[in-house]
Amino acid sequence: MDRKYIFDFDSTLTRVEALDVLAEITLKNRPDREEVIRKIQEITNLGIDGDISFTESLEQRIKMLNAHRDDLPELIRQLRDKISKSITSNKEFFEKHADQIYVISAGFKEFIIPIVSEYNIPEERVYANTFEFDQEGNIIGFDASNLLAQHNGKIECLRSLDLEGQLQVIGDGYSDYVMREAGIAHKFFAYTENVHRDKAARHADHITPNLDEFLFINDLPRNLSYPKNRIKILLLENVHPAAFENLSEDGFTVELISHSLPEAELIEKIKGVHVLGIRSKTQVTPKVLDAAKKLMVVGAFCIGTTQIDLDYARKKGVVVFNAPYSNTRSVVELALGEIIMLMRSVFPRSSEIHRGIWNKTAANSREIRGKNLGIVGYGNIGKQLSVLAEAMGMRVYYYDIDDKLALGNATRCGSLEDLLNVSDVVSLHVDDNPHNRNLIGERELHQMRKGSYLINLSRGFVVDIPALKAALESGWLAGAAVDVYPEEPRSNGKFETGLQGLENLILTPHIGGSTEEAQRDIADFVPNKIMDYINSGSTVDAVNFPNIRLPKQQNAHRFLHIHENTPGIMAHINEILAAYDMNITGQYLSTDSDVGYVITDLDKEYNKEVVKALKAVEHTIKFRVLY
Ligand SMILES: NC(=O)C1=CN([C@@H]2O[C@H](COP(=O)(O)OP(=O)(O)OC[C@H]3O[C@@H](n4cnc5c(N)ncnc54)[C@H](O)[C@@H]3O)[C@@H](O)[C@H]2O)C=CC1
Ligand SMILES: O=C(O)C(=O)COP(=O)(O)O
Repeated sequence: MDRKYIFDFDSTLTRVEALDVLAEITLKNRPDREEVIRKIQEITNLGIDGDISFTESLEQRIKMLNAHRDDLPELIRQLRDKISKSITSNKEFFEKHADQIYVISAGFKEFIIPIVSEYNIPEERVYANTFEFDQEGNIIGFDASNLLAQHNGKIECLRSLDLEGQLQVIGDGYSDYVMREAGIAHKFFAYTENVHRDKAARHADHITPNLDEFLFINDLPRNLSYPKNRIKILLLENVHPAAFENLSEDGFTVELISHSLPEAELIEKIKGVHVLGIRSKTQVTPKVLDAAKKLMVVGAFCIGTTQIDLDYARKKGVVVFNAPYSNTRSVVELALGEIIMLMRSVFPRSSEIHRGIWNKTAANSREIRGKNLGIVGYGNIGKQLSVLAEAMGMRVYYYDIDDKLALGNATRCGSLEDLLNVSDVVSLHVDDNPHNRNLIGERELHQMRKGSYLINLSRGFVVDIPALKAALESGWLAGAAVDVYPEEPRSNGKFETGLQGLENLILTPHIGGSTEEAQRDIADFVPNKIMDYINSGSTVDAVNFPNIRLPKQQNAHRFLHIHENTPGIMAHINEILAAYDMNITGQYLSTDSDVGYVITDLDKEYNKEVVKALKAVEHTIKFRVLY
């Protein structure tokens, strides 16, 4: 179809309004600069939204600008650095469709022409105003006879061009939309990459958050296979706002929900979602994964991942990432603090004084120095606790089902019972494997020393709660700290546990990893993994998927093929690539027992039918093309 593309300039091709930039330059040394610039911006917006006559807006602004011909080179230099991001990255479109592209702008040719000529748009297809100068070169006005200096001048300008074919207008303002309203243009795309103007967006045939989306809708040459704004990310459970910022900044469409969703609601919500972000509460079950037809990645913004059916996700081609170290230190610091609080009976003394009782006593108050700390689970958290506790003078014992190197002077115990027998404080840091259910029950509690303490910052199901309650009530344990519970609520509010009201028992609402530092770190770590996977296919550090670190593809298309790992499938894929005479520049493969992940980089020119053929390969789970 013969089409013509009519672009606005300010805030569409560039990120800014050029006259605002000019004001910054010319008013540099004026004390009332901020005030004048604010006024100019106000007038600009009134003009763009059609709230005052455009000629009036132009006149007022030029007067306030106080500009000179010699300011223009600096303006052009600055505008060059302020081309819209997705315009810069899609130069190819401007090269291949040069003959169909026009600029109609109420800005000025003096700065538009030099900028757009670099995008193959010649002077004769730029329709804009021109400045008037006095003899000294001061800008004193504009050519008022130009159609574009008049209210709704774009309508008359486009009409007078008498262009053939379908006319598509791309702009951020209502003054661009009017060409469509007047029936001269056929489509109006509200361009919101730099500014979202409600009045324009409300009337648009399409809202296009960047040029990628516009090119995608029109099936035009583009730099990105799939516009990122079409990738929907759902972040649950109050993940740190920086995660939202990181992902939105990269162009994705992100929705935040502060709590976790129950299965039925998640099944509904996940249907159009490509990336799901959760913390420890949200259960990603097979039913959820079956409903998640578009899901590519789950990001666990925490350490634990058993809330996700990892095997099922893998079989569905859904890659899972977590943040294995971001909150380690936070948990360790809380454990250490609690050891001290428990051994000094700080909480009973504190609640007494809150009730008006002064009870200065050394009874049941001991230093941690020289006491035996038993760590169950000598992983990242357990080891870090080992180092810090030892630095504070504790004697560290540990028990792990795997062979683990003892750090510092820590002593390895051959069995859980040995560890429980020897410890003054036992701190649990096993992983969230379901086999650890009731790891500490009545028997184990009685294997602990009388008068010792228990800390559980791992998972609620690891400790038998009624047995713990009994051990505290009978005085067998002198105290405990519990951060995690077999059943935890989905959002903040009411909560009950059988442990409430017991003496020398610290209860916290699963906040071991909830520090600003940890959450901030997670908000960088997990989004980076997600973006790496979506943007390049890399699965480094995925917890349920063959790990591949991929080089950046340069000037190539990348085929990402996830398949069931059955004999002969790679041969089949390569037969197809050979049959279509593909020029392969790189191929990477990683497999595990049931899933294979093969990435093929290709020269850009190829027969697009090959994509259909690859998708049709038996045992294919997911396939996508990336460029
Ligand atoms: N309270 C909170 O907010 C947080 C809780 N966590 C919990 O802490 C757990 C531990 O975290 P990391 O140290 O990073 O995990 P990790 O995987 O590095 O270490 C866990 C260790 O426990 C060992 N282990 C597992 N089962 C065992 C058993 N039955 N007996 C003895 N050792 C056993 C494993 O071999 C491993 O060495 C997480 O899985 C998570 O459940 C993690 C972060 C925050
Ligand atoms: O990291 C973990 O596994 C935790 O238990 C912390 O979970 P959260 O992010 O607080 O829901």
